[in-house]
Amino acid sequence: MIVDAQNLVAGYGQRVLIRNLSFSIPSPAFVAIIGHNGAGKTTLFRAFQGKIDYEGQLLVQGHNLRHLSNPSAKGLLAYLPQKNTINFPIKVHDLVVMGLFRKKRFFEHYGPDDYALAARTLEQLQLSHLIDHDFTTLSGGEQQLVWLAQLMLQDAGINLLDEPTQQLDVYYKSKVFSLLQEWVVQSGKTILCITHDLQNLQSLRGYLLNLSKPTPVLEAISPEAVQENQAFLEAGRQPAL
Ligand SMILES: Nc1ncnc2c1ncn2[C@@H]1O[C@H](COP(=O)(O)OP(=O)(O)OP(=O)(O)O)[C@@H](O)[C@H]1O
Repeated sequence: MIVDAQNLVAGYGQRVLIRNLSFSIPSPAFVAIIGHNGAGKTTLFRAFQGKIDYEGQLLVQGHNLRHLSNPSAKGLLAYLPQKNTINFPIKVHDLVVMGLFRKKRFFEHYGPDDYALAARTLEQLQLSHLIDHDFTTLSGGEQQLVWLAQLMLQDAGINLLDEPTQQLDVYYKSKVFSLLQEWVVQSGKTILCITHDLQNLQSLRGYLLNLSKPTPVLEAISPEAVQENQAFLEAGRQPAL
């Protein structure tokens, strides 16, 4: 199993947001995590990162996350947060190349091969024109794409993406989803992607996990499944049990 969540229970104090959630991803896949605002999507990612206490088990590639120190340094997990800010000037390629941190020793410099890899990833995202720009001067959407390039360079097996297309225009939303799909198929990556962009999912292969449903399960993506989930979310929230 690439990811195996068993009887997961998580929340904050008395407030339980994830109730007895179980799901298994047997092979590399794209999984869209959907649900209303406040349904617990980011909370699920916090459990994966060991940032909150939880009951149950989370296994990634056979490792119990509870007993694993620093899974990102081991290349198991990478995380792209919803918001990531930087308030000092840094060139785009200098930020992207840092995605290679786990292949470097402390204080080891990034060399021409590292920068070439960063440049290729930026090219894939059609961002070559920004390579020398100061990151802090980019638009919100451009910054989001640069963080995505950095995450891709981390080359982790399982990637947790929290609304990676939130600030993107319609062209880039569709481009990023196709790129993520390609990444799964060609590089064997598994992607758990929190998103509210349901319409962009229709043509993808993978799964939906709707955390607003009373008993969330992995559902294969199809236009019908996306429409059913869209209608479910549009109908409003279920009262908490
Ligand atoms: N540290 C915390 N302490 C207490 N409550 C919290 C904490 N962090 C989040 N919450 C609450 O838990 C609920 C779920 O938050 P979470 O961020 O998981 O939602 P989400 O499904 O990712 O929502 P969105 O789609 O709006 O990003 C929210 O109501 C939030 O206010």
